[in-house]
Amino acid sequence: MKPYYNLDIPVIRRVLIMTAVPAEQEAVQRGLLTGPGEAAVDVRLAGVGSAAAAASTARILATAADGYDLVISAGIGGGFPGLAEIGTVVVASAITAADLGAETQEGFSSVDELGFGSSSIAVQAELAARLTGALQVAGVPVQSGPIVTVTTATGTAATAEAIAGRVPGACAEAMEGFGVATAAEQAGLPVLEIRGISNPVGPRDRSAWRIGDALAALEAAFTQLQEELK
Ligand SMILES: O=C(O)c1cccc(C(=O)CC[C@H]2O[C@@H](n3cnc4c(=O)[nH]cnc43)[C@H](O)[C@@H]2O)c1
Repeated sequence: MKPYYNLDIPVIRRVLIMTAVPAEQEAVQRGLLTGPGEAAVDVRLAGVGSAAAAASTARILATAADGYDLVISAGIGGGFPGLAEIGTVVVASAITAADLGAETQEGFSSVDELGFGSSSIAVQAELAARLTGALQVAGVPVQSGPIVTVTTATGTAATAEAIAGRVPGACAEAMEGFGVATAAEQAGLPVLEIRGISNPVGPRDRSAWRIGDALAALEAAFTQLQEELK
């Protein structure tokens, strides 16, 4: 197996991709099926939510016989209106827990402000930029920006506005990224998050979710990632 070399990107021989549910896992696998890649890739189930995602990612990393060089949180997600539309791809520029902190009389305080650590984890920036550029060249609509992780999916305009205020430039919202990224960070591994957008972040309207479009976008993103890892 030929390793992937770039001065700014670590050698990537084995990749672990975590999705919340089987439909997302299958979309990622379809994307990877389009051609032989050089990296060995495992697509595993994380469960829904940051806690399940952190625990399952940590367990898989701890018991992997050959280890991994890169961890990816992947699936569908909500897109912030005007920044990430339904059926597009968002590649995270940072992975931020948007509701990890405390409410105060003055408003929300993050764990950073409370002095309990960081609510944001950096991604492997060179690979994220390279993937974003490759998707653009391939004609896949893509945005790069912070993806927020929430415990409760946003269902009102007020919460969407509050999160956008807390995390400037937030493009997308999902429920597992920070958990997967925490496990990767503690294992000393680089991380990415990639989302296909299924719905707008805002007033809840489940009938407006376009899961097929989001899964198709996710599939396209992983076809391209496979090319980038050659
Ligand atoms: O019903 C289906 O066929 C189906 C297929 C694939 C995925 C689902 C999910 O409901 C996945 C839940 C998963 O999606 C993320 N997500 C999507 N939109 C949002 C959002 O607006 N806010 C937060 N999370 C969102 C999240 O990561 C969930 O784990 C259903």
